[in-house]
Amino acid sequence: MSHSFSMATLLKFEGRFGKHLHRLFSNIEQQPEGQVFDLKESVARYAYDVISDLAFEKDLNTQGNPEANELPPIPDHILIGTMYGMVESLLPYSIRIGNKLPIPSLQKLLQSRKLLSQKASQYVNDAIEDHKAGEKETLLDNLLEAKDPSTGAPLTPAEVSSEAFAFLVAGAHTTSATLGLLFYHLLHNRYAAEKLTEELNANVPLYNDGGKEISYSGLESKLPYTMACIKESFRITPVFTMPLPRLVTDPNGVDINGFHIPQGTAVSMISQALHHDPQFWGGDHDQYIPERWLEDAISFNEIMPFGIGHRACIGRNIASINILKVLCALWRNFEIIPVDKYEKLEINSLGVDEKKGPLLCTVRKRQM
Ligand code: HEM
Repeated sequence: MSHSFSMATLLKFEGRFGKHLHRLFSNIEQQPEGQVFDLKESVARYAYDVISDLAFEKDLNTQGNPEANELPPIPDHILIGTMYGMVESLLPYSIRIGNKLPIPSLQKLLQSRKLLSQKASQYVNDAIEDHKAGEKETLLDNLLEAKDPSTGAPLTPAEVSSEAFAFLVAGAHTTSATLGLLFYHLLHNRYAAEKLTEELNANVPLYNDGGKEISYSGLESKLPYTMACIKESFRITPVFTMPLPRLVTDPNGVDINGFHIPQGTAVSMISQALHHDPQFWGGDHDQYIPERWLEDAISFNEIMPFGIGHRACIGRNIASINILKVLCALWRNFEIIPVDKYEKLEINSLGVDEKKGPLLCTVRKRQM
């Protein structure tokens, strides 16, 4: 299935990203000058719409109706998964017991999780009805056409539904939380903001100048400073901060840093610790400095916002396309002004981290 997530496959349906990006752009363009709005909420709606479109072929358009449409409770879903996952050996029991515990907040979480998964399987059933054999134009088409490599059997509707649901849960909140934090850093680091503006002005056309659809191909290599801004945001505030356990399978165990770890042990590395190791990043590891990626030619493999190895994030290319396209479209076309330019960053950590509270801004359209 991983070929469905390759850059080449994803770029074939780049128009799907473009449709939702255009709505994000228009919503922000329509903000009257000086009107305060929450940029974090705007990008969250974009991320939810684009990921659910990719996963279920459903245009939920939460961007189109911000008043009436509540964003679905994906963070609740992640929180409950993290709580249960903390003691994974107790999983079958904790689910059974959890369902019976008379704790209103837990029951509310479980209820919202149930509603979300019911909706997801409804969307998938609709898409299965509309799917034409051989069609491979979307992620869901690819799932419906996928075959088990050993048996040649297709995925069952329940398996398709659970995969598509996993894309939504794993993809929407991670993307929006990453974008929220990226914009926070840029809006609170004047030097980085100025250099980013310079690079984008020189390389990306304004929407008005015929650049409505920013094509992803070739964009990364034209924008080294922009890429450094994104990498530095991933480094300083990775959103996926849960431990990512791996089991030692070698019968002889492994030796890591002078410690012997026997077979059967679960070993975890937490991205936050790796990304803030002062021995590697230096005493200024808690400062947002995109230059460190350029001056020291550090490889992106030194950090692990998407995990590492066989179980690393399958949606990494989708995230990369979304983040770069959103940043280019908004930063190039609007001067974004934070309401509180001295706001201290606080993080909400519910398994997937995000900026606490809104990111209140005003915008002014750039003319050149
Ligand atoms: C900035 C956005 C994202 C971040 C930071 C992120 C991060 C991660 C991380 C750290 C993991 C665990 C990897 C490991 O265990 O080593 C993961 C797994 C996963 N991600 Fe993402 N992700 C993002 C976006 C997406 C998107 C857009 C999708 C799909 C549409 C997606 C789908 C998945 C799936 C299905 C898994 C489970 C893979 C497995 O267990 O084999 N992610 N992600």
